[in-house]
Amino acid sequence: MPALQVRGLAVDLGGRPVLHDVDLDVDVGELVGLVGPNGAGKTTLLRSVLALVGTRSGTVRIDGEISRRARTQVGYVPQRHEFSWDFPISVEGVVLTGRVGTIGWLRRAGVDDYRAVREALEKVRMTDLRHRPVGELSGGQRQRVLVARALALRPKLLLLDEPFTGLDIPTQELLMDLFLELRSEGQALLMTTHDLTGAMHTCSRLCLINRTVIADGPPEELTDPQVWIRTFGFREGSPLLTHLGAS
Ligand SMILES: Nc1ncnc2c1ncn2[C@@H]1O[C@H](COP(=O)(O)OP(=O)(O)OP(=O)(O)O)[C@@H](O)[C@H]1O
Repeated sequence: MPALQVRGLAVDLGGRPVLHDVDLDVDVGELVGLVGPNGAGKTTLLRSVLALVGTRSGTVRIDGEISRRARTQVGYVPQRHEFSWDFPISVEGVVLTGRVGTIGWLRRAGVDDYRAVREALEKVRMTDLRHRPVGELSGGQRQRVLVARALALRPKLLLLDEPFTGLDIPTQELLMDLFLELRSEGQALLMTTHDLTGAMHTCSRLCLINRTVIADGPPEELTDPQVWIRTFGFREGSPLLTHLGAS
């Protein structure tokens, strides 16, 4: 069983179809890049995996289990601006909130919860800053806190929504090294990104999406310009196609 299996997924929002006939697998140890233009339905697909939106048809399974019963198996890293950074809470406190799904609201955090938090902070190399209020962190540090919060759940699948947006190149590289390290340890990762060049270089597979999956394969095999044109609406002969190795 793959870590994530999506079959025949269709989602309507506000009475309009947003996704249809989506099939997608993410295996253990894979970093899959979900790429497509604005409004393609990438975030909606992530929200479907988290069972946060209703589906018209199709199935989403996490490690073989229907997604709404497997919420605690999925770590979600939202876009940075979706988090309230002015809340007076430390790095460690934010990461501990990642355990709420397993602790429950009424029980106190236990030894295993604090161990999971410590391990997650070590993984993203934020142990030294664990007592720092999150409002005092840089953009790159904030992104690492959100990754640690998701990892504290020890998830089967990690979902990342545009993790590189607004970060400088060295910080992007640091995060990408972290994702590659997680992948080599057997973590399954699904990441949306608008950084096509970065995705081509680092993802094991790319899923090109525009309301449905247009193409899915290792980056080096996505050489047909038509799939890029159909996904992004690039014009024929666009230098971007040459840049992507698909001219
Ligand atoms: N709550 C909603 N109600 C109605 N339509 C919605 C809702 N949320 C999103 N949509 C529509 O669904 C479509 C897909 O949106 P989505 O945010 O999934 O795209 P995206 O690929 O993540 O885009 P971006 O790259 O801009 O983040 C868009 O046309 C959007 O307007």
